Amino acid sequence: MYYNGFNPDKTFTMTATLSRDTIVAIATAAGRGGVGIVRISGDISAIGTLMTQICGHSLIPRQATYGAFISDEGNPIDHGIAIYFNAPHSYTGEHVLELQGHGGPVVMQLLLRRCLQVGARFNVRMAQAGEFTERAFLNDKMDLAQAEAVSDLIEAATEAAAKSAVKSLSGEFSTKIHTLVQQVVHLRMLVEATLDFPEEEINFLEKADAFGQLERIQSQLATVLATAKQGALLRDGINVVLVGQPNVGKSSLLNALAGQDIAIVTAIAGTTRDTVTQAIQIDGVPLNIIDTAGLRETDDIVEQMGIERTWAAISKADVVLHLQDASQMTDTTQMLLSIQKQLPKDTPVLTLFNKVDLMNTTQQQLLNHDDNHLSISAKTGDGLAALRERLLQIVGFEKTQTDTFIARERHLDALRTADEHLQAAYAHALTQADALDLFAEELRLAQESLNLITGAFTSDDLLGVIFSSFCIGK
Ligand SMILES: Nc1nc2c(c(=O)[nH]1)N(C=O)[C@@H](CNc1ccc(C(=O)N[C@@H](CCC(=O)O)C(=O)O)cc1)CN2
Ligand SMILES: Nc1nc2c(ncn2[C@@H]2O[C@H](COP(=O)(O)OP(=O)(O)OP(=O)(O)O)[C@@H](O)[C@H]2O)c(=O)[nH]1
Ligand SMILES: [Mg+2]
Repeated sequence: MYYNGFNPDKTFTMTATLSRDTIVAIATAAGRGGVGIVRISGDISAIGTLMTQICGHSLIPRQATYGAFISDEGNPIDHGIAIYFNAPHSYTGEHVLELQGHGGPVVMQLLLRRCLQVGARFNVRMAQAGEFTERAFLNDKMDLAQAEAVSDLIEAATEAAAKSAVKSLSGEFSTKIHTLVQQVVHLRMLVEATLDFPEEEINFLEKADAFGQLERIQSQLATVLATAKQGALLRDGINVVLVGQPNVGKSSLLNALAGQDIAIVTAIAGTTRDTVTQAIQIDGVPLNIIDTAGLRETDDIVEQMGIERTWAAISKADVVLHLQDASQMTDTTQMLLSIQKQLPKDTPVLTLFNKVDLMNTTQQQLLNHDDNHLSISAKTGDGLAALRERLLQIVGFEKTQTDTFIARERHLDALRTADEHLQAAYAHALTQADALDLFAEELRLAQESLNLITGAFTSDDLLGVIFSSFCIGK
């Protein structure tokens, strides 16, 4: 029972609109494969006609049927499996027809064209990126965090990332958000009820244990945010840029970390010109290791262009590894300052003393060793395990937290904003015990922010941004 027609679930109206066109796309990856699928979703009249025209007969829902896919001239384009999913029992929640043929690009194009041709009088059109999944979302087959997880699963760069994407796809992340929202709603209800009876306002906070409730929500939100941060690391990975003077061993380190001979290594200073990027993983966290041209003054035009690329890479770094040749130490203070200038404020820079294999133990002990300095040998592999550990530590990845769900920067923003509103609510309650309407408003804003994650409220703009990054056919 809500007071005054207050309905906590309807803080907003849904503005997203559902296109009713019937859409078609090749659902499988471009190129050659054993099987390729053309998928159609939409209106029953269009789908029904496609079935009879292309398969030659109508299909029993959800039953795989083998047969010819027939061209307009009555010849088989391919022999394959057709499946009809009747609405709402399909991926999109609409009527869906799948033509599963042989996975060649030409066969797939022919099938696609045939669908467009038969579907022309029903305005069947090519699907846009992510449009099948967008429909699944708009038809309440999944919420927004789950829809995003579909794309994150497909894009996953590591096994750990895929595992956590499946968790989000199954709704684990969404459930956590729902639990938080429910608790905020509960507290809002109590407050809104009290607002109707001003004489009780003063005692409300104590009676309802508002502070206790708020604290419990805040602590749960902190846990969800911490897990989401891990999930975002698994999804987005980190760009690690190797910089330093020529010949200090950047390319050697890239090769050592990749475990492959990827970049050219020579004793000639100025070997690397183009930036060389290699994807690796450390404990499931995807990393892009970016090897760059050594920084120095040079008249060589090609090398100068390479160095420009180094600066461009530095500006995109999440972590900078600054290498020095420990056996031939030079002053790099000036260079480090320029690098720092190029970096966003708190981008970590770790200095690596390379080639320690060329030094005796006493010399090695003289090297600075703190959180920002490590000794390594790209040649012998010495210190690389410590480097890997340190990299994970720098980006805040906790190996022990293996059971995380995948998340995006967008989700982290929403969680942080919700947290800020809860904090503001707390502050209002502390300072002005009689200003419950401000307290209530902050709770409403916290809920609004949490709702952005699951898409309980979404704008067309946000959906456009999210689904346009999907691949066509998804
Ligand atoms: N051939 C094929 N494989 C695929 C997909 C697809 O669309 N086609 N998927 C596309 O991403 C994924 C699977 N996702 C799917 C999700 C729901 C339904 C579905 O039919 N749902 C119905 C019935 C559910 C049930 O029987 O329990 C429903 O929700 O009502 C199908 C596929 C991966 N594999
Ligand atoms: N002894 C020893 N030699 C190393 C080590 N790392 C690199 N070298 C050698 O140092 C030289 C330069 O290595 P590179 O990896 O090409 O250096 P770089 O920093 O990529 O150089 P540029 O591409 O010119 O900027 C090569 O002869 C490597 O074999 C190391 O840890 N120990
Ligand atoms: Mg190099």
